[in-house]
Amino acid sequence: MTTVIDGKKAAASVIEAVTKAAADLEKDTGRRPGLAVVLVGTDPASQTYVASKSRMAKECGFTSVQHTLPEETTQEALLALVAELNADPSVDGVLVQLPLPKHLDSERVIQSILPEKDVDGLHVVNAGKLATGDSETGLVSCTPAGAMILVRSIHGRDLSGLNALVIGRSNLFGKPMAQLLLAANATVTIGHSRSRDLPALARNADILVAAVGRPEMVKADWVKPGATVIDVGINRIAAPERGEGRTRLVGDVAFPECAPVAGAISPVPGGVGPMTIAMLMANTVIAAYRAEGKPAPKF
Ligand SMILES: Nc1nc(=O)c2c([nH]1)NC[C@@H]1CN(c3ccc(C(=O)N[C@@H](CCC(=O)O)C(=O)O)cc3)C=[N+]21
Repeated sequence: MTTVIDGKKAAASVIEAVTKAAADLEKDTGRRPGLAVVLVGTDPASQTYVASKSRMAKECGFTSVQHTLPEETTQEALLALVAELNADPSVDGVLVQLPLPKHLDSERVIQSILPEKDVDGLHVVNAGKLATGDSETGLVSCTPAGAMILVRSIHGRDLSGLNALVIGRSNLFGKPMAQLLLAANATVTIGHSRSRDLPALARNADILVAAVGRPEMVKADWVKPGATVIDVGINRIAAPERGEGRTRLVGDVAFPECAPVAGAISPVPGGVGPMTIAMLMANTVIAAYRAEGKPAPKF
């Protein structure tokens, strides 16, 4: 029988450990972990995500501040806010919600966050530490870190001898995911839009990770029988069967046809998504422990 990987349950157990670590830190130092989330503009999906991040931070016992800036915010004003948060000792983690409005240079904004407060793991220092194997002082990007916990729930920590294919090569996900799989001894291939015969590469994968942003692109005949399939896509598509104008979420994997072939598969929703938010909380508590000069918990 195929295992449907329960991301909500895995996320709840990370959140429980984070909450305990936060309470321990407060007992020890009198200080709570602090997360600052910055949202520019009024994109409804971003508003929903930011609200759930702020809510989850409070549930974990963090101090949580949300900065909502108007669409027409200037680059200078945004950089000034990040500088203020960098300098604020009550703030351990700074997250600038992406995508930013087009007139802003998101790369410059992200790189202006102090690496030790970069709970998204997107600063070049953190990307470099991941690539060179420094997990003691770096922060790992939340979505790959969360996807990796789901992989570990099936295969354990050592992926020796297993072939992994990551479809997608973004700095946000594909590249760090490949690094994490490699660090766990998997044999890693990164596939993308210019790859020759993605389905053939996929059929060779014991661990297939899809992060392309194309609804239900991965079909049943891409999946090696018994493989672990991790779906990182979040696509909102029309769902006329639910009524006029209704939508539903699907991943990058055609779940109904792939599930019977896979050994284990993560659904959308309820798979990687909830893990992303849980790992953001984990990174924030890790940053807070380090800021207090204490050995950080591991998740
Ligand atoms: N700086 C930055 N960091 C991010 O980590 C970041 C970002 N910007 N911009 C947008 C994406 C998207 N993202 C998600 C987080 C949780 C769910 C999640 O919990 N999804 C639920 C369902 C949500 C729903 O129903 O709409 C699930 O998959 O079960 C989804 C997507 C974080 N992102």
